[in-house]
Amino acid sequence: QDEGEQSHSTSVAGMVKLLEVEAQLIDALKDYAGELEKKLQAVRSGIASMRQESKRAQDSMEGYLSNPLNSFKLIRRMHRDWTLWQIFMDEPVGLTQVDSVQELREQMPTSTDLEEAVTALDRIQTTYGLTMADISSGILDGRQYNVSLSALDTYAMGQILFDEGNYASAAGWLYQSLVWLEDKNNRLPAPVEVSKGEVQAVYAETLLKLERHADALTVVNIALEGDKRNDIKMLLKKSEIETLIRMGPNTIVKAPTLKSTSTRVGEYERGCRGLFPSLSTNRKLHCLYNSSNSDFLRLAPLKMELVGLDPYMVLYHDVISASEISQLQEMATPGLKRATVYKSSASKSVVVKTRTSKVAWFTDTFNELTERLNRRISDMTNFELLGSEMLQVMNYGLGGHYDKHYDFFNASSATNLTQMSGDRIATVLFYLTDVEQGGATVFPNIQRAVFPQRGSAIVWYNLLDDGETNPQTLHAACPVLVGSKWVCNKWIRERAQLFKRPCLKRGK
Ligand SMILES: O=C(O)CCC(=O)C(=O)O
Ligand SMILES: [Fe+2]
Repeated sequence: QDEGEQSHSTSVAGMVKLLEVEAQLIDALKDYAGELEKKLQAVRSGIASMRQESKRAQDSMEGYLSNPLNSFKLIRRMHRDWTLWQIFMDEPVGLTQVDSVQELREQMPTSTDLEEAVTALDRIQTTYGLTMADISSGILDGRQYNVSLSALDTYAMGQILFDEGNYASAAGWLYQSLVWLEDKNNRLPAPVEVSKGEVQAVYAETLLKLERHADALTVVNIALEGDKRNDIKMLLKKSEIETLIRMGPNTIVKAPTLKSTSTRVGEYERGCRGLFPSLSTNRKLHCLYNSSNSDFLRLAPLKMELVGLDPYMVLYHDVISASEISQLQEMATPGLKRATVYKSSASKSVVVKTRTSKVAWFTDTFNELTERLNRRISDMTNFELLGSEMLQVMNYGLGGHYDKHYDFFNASSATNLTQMSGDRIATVLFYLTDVEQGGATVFPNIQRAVFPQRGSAIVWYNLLDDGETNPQTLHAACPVLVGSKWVCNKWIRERAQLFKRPCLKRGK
């Protein structure tokens, strides 16, 4: 129903279903092969016995036909048997299996899913500054994995990025496709095969969009020596490019829109790549046991690390247990839905490209675990949770990220929602998993990056002491490079803190 609920690539846990569907598809194809084999068997054994008889006849045709029994059999065979053979040949094979595949279609990814997956891989490539060649051969940020992309994979990247107008990236993937197709060991099964000429045509078109006319001409010339020898479209393309080149660069009216493949490395990318100064080297900050926030903590102090003072930010270690984590994941998995972002102009939350993950929400009283976690959050933060938002359990998917944002609402668009409970005074973010590569929470304005560590939690204040929003809290979830990132967060609202932080004064 809702577009966001399917959205296969936006949660690793959600994609597990796809593997099950794929196994069913392979079973259907295997049954299809069985049906084909049965028919082929019947045909081959038919041929064998017919050949035997026809050989005998051909040795001495007249002698054969002078026997009435042979003549009778020939007439009968040709009239009856061959009618039946023709019907048999005409009968379609494996229609049941074709139907099974059709039935599975509704559980299969759509073109939107593929576009999202392409966008995600492109995001990984640009954020971490990886080369297409490395990614294609399974090297992700310096680590070799036992997987590589085929020419079909890289061609799909190129085609879809081309359609989206991202020519610089498209060119890189299309070039890689041609490298792959050059390799004779990379044979593709006939129905999905892609010809070199087809890729060359798209590649030449991409180079033209990038105004690399001479390169485009080279590609067209190579294509004309290969499978596109007599292709009229390719011949026309050649003369078109030659004209472009002859007219020279000054006749190109529009300024080159060359976007370099290596996008500018901003603070956000630096943070994602782990290039911010590490927390431990900052001498002013320190680790301590927090045993003062509440009576509970006096008995069971938590390991707390001060990360920053503006905004005030602390990192708790080992603050949620392995069994609590697996219970949260079990609770969340069946109900994961595409995460949304509150859009003030629409006064509602909507699915956006800038936040790709799936989430499940739990009320404070959902069960004993949510009650326990909420008590712990109160102990950690010394905040009252009345009127705060529900616990969110989130799982990120392929290249899953949450672009730079603030957790507080835009003060100018105060809605009923914000007015009732106030703004989001603080955020508590539990990391439920380690993430093999990528997936940091980055605060680009203060050069802080927190890499997920299973069992830890980060807490920061979104608002200043006087209740004003703090622009230094700008943050983002970097794309997950490798791993299944699970987090649990709590957005704490301000209103109930009246007696916890009585010094708040709203200057508005
Ligand atoms: O997952 C993360 O690292 C950050 C999530 C976040 O910023 C949010 O949910 O508001
Ligand atoms: Fe956030």
